[in-house]
Formats: sequence, C-alpha cells, structure tokens
Amino acid sequence: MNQNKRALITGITGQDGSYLSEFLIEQGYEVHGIIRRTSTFNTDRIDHIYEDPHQEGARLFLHYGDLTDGTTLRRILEEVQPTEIYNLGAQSHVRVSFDSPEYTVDAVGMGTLRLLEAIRDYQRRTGIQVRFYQAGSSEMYGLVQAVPQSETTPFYPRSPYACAKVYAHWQTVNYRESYGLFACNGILFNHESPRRGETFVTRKITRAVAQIVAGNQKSIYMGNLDAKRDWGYAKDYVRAMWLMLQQEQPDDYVVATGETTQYVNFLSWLLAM
Ligand SMILES: Nc1nc2c(ncn2[C@@H]2O[C@H](COP(=O)(O)OP(=O)(O)O[C@H]3O[C@H](CO)[C@@H](O)[C@H](O)[C@@H]3O)[C@@H](O)[C@H]2O)c(=O)[nH]1
Repeated sequence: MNQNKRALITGITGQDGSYLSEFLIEQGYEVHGIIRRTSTFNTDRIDHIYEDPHQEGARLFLHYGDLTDGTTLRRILEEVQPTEIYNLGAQSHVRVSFDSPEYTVDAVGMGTLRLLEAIRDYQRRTGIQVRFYQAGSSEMYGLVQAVPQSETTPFYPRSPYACAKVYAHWQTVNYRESYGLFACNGILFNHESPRRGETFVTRKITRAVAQIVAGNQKSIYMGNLDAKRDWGYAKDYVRAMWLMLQQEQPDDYVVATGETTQYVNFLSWLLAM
C-alpha cells in the first residue's frame, strides 16, 4: 500500500475522474478532487465513494475550485500537498467549444498553464516532487497527418477545444523540459462507459434506443453515419493514466484500442440486442 500517496484530481466529477478516484482509493491513495459550485448537484458519479471527511479513515476529499481561478488552485495545492496531480478538468464537449470558445480555451488551455505554474512554485517552495498527468485528446490530430497516429504524429486541431488541448500538451512538454517536472501527456482516444456524459454520441444513441424499446420514442435521427471512432473502456484508460505516472521517466503516450467502428455498426449491434 502507498500510504503516503496523495492524489489531486481536476475534473473528479466526470466519467474519468470518478473511475480514477475509485482506482486510486483501491491502491491506498488519499484522493482529493476539485469541484465547481453549481446550483444543481454534480457529484452523482462519486457519491457512492464519498464519506464525511470527519469520519475516521475517509479517503476522498472535495474542494471547491475552478481551472479558471488560479488563486484557488494554488491554495488547494498548499492545503492538499499532493504527490500526483491528474488534470482531467475541461469544457470537454467539442461541439460546445464552437459556441463558447473563450471559456473553453480559458479552462482547457490557460487552466493547464495555471496548474503548471502553481506546481512549479509549490515544488520550489516545499521540495515535494509532484507527478503531473495532462489529459490530452485524439481530437488534437483532427485532420490526421498519418494513419495510424503515434506520439510523434503532428497535430492538426480543428476545434477551439482541440486547439486548447494542443496548447496544454506543449506547455506540459515545456514544463518537463524547462523545469524538470515529472509531467506526462496521455493522448487518449474516445473511451466510454455507463458513466459517459449523456450528450456524447454513444450515450445519445444508447439513451434513444432505450426510449424506443420502452415505447416512449419512435425514431432516432443520426446525421452522418459514416463517422468512425476508436472506442475504449474508460475504466481501463484511467489505469493507463496512473501507469504513466509510475514510470521511471516522464513521457507522452497514445492510448487506443487500434480498432475503429462506424456508428451505424454500433447502432445495428444495439438494435440486435
Ligand atoms: N451521426 C451522428 N454523429 C454524432 C452525433 N453526435 C455527435 N456525433 C459525432 O460523433 C463523434 C463522436 O462524438 P462524441 O462521442 O460526442 O465525442 P467526441 O467529439 O469524439 O469527443 C470526445 O472524445 C474526445 C477524444 O477522446 C475527447 O477529447 C472529448 O472531450 C470527448 O470526450 C463526433 O464526430 C461527432 O461529430 C449524432 O447525433 N449523430
């Protein structure tokens, strides 16, 4: 057991944050997460592992903060004193990034820079070595420059979201090379689960099919059926994040299954069930 391991997760309320929290708690970590204040509950994915922090043996702690608020990030870092930081927080919806490009870039791009700067100062002041995971995305390849893509394939982002992720990626490399920070970029292809946000395409489709089967809906509008994705399982991918931070040297890694599926095949498979 890693009794002195303490992880801080941005985006803990998301699909990956919830699986990663479960996994790290199983590994003996104390887990701290940053959550945004909203007027509706946003912790349903982690409620089952949350215990009152006053209880002896509590392993999960939540802190209000935001990637757009650098002062709070610094304060949380000082309070928590983490040994590993997983930056999973984002405005993660590609389509929405066209509607709210400034906010997306602020949270995804500048948010990562704020965190890296906070870590740099914190490490220098305390001497505690922090390991940093940056959640990159296959969206950074956008208009793909080679098939299949690897860690060295040039990026060609095609949305405000992807542009911001590319910026965050290179800042992470830069902090590794300029300041010797143990920082890794995970370039993850799509990864799904029952906890996937309901506005992403796999959940849009599964929800619609469930409504049709229940007799509440008659049809489903699918748009372009030719689109393809490489779909992995989120629970496996969070383990990959952790493994990256357990290596001797920091590096960048692509995580994918290597198999692409057309939506139409996904839909036919669901309807045949
Ligand atoms: N046909 C059809 N396609 C759709 C629909 N909704 C979305 N799509 C398309 O389906 C693809 C997959 O969309 P999503 O699953 O919603 O997410 P994403 O855009 O691939 O982004 C997700 O994965 C990235 C890479 O891992 C992540 O970086 C990103 O944050 C997000 O999780 C995209 O090409 C999108 O245009 C729909 O109703 N019908």
